[in-house]
Amino acid sequence: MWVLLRGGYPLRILLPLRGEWMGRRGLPRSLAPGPPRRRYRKEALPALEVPVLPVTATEIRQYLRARGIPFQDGHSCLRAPSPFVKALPLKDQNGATASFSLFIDKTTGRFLCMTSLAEGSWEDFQASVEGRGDGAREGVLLSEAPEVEDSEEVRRIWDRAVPLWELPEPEEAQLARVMFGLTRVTDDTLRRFNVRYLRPARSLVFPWLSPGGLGLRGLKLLGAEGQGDGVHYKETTIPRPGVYCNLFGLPLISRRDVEVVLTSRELDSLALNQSTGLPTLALPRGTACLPPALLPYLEQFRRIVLWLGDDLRSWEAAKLFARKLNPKRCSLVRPGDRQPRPLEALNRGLSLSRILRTALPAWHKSIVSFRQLREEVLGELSNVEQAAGIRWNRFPDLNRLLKGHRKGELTVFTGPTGSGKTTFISEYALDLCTQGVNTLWGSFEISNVRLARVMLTQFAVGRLEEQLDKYDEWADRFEDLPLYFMTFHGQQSIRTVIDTMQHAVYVYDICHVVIDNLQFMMGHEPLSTDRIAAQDYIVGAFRKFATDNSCHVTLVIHPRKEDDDKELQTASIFGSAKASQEADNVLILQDRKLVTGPGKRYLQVSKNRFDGDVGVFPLEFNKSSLTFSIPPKSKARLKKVKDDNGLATKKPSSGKKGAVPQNSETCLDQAHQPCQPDPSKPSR
Ligand SMILES: Nc1ncnc2c1ncn2[C@@H]1O[C@H](COP(=O)(O)OP(=O)(O)OP(=O)(O)O)[C@@H](O)[C@H]1O
Repeated sequence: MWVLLRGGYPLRILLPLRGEWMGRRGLPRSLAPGPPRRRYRKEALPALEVPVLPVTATEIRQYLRARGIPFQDGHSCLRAPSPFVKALPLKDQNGATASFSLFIDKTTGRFLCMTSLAEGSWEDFQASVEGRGDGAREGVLLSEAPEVEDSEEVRRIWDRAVPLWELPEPEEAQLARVMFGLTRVTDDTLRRFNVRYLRPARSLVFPWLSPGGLGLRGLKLLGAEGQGDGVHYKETTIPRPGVYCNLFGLPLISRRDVEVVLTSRELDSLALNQSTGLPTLALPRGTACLPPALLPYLEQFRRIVLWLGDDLRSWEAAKLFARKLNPKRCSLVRPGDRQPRPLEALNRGLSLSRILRTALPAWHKSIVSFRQLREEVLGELSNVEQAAGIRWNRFPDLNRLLKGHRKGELTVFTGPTGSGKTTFISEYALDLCTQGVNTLWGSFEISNVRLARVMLTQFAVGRLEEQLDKYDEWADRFEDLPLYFMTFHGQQSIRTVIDTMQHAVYVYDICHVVIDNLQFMMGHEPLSTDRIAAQDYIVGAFRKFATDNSCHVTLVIHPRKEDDDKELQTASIFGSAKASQEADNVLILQDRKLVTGPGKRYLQVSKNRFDGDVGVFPLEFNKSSLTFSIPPKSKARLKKVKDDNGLATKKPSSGKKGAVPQNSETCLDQAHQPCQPDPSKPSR
């Protein structure tokens, strides 16, 4: 579901339609892939493993030189002749750019051959060059076709979809245009971009075409539904979001194009291209991420304008993506009242070319004047709510105190041993992750399997042990969360951990890293001033990482040993005062009851750099769902949380539209019934 929430649409996404005709992925049953199928995936959880010594651009260059492979230095990649194209000799020294079809990512060493579409790691490339590649491995590298089951489904949907102007009823076509805001987009534009309409699902269909525009690799369906005064949009991709890597509009790009405008939605690209004539591309997952696998396709452009949307989140994303693309060639369109997203600009009769001319260079030196900052400050002042960050769905009291979760901050979290720190922080991070915050977990104490089990229980708001038949449904949806785990366990060096975090920010656009806990980076030194200095160094490294990468870091730190009957304070955090000084927020899980309020624990916000509000609120632990947000007997509250998370379900037995969730009231009762997943949700 995460991709839907982060699709860059200004409105909240609807729960899936619940009509009888909806199947998995929200597609009509006649088009859905039939009975639920399981796909074998090597890693059930996206785990992050980076080589102990990540390759550097210098090493890649040295290797290529040593092997006599010619190369060109690009914006984010090196370009070389491809060893995967048999017809072209490796040592084609005449430098013809067309033959340099291999792109090697300068940051990760991953490669992509544009001709054969072979791709792989730096080690794979070296093995191929040195003739060490075994046939089977090479077969894997060269397999470009999507899995058969998907390609059949893609073809079936595509064949059923029709161009808008071929709809038999003009009223239906007009209604679709109004729903998608396409009244000013011409048939010619829709034809050029190959956009179709799927009548049974009332969705636009955007194709993912292979380079060259011949094969069909996937689809994105965009459904729209009126609600109140607005329209709610819902995206579904095939294949699933994690592997949907379409740069929509690519077949229309010519080799000679040197400038492009990147948008976060296909509809924006249509509007832009129609009114400016400029080449435009839409990112596959909106403002959520820019997968490095797409960078080779953007290498040819000397100038890239990012016009991602009309809110602060889009602006933040544009700045992050520009770093990856090389800021020196990027300009950014700042969101503003007179600078809405492209489709809206077109519909409001604004000049899109004029807005593009206002784009600001992404690159500036380390010293800036207020002149360069004034627009940013204005942006924050006029969007106070967005500047306060993402609000928790499950913890309204945290919103009251902290206002939200902001990028680039460091949160230090402490509490007595065994008080439930990991359990709480897991739910706190999960809440944000379900709202599209790309999250990386470093759990050094408990294994990823145990952690994921806790999170899955919290996600399902109930125990799954007794209803294992529901496991796959929940696990499928959990798997689509933008959630990654470091594979470390036990003591690790801070350098390795920071390198892994850096890699994850680049590859997965991580915006929140949780480290549980700092003590695992301190080695086994005895308690001494050295140990305190080591902790200060580590806290400083996380602080710097958060700031440099615009990434929130939540760091769990054990408290120093104190009297059991004393409450913890900021000064109780182990080490010197550095941790609390460097932190933007300090949260303490107090292992005692508040005089007023339920529960046996409370959470204290004892530092809040954003606006200074500090305070406490009670936490009531629910043993069956392992949550702190849902008091054991508060049915009304539970229902609200589940609804907010889009977890409301229909009674399997009732078969009626909009049936009341079966377990919203029973999943936390004494019988510990697990919750029912929503069968009509897109679940991969
Ligand atoms: N408020 C609570 N009441 C009772 N049990 C709890 C509570 N919070 C967590 N637990 C349970 O206590 C156990 C330990 O919780 P958890 O690992 O979250 O604590 P911790 O503070 O992170 O521990 P450590 O200090 O070892 O890192 C878990 O089994 C968890 O389900």
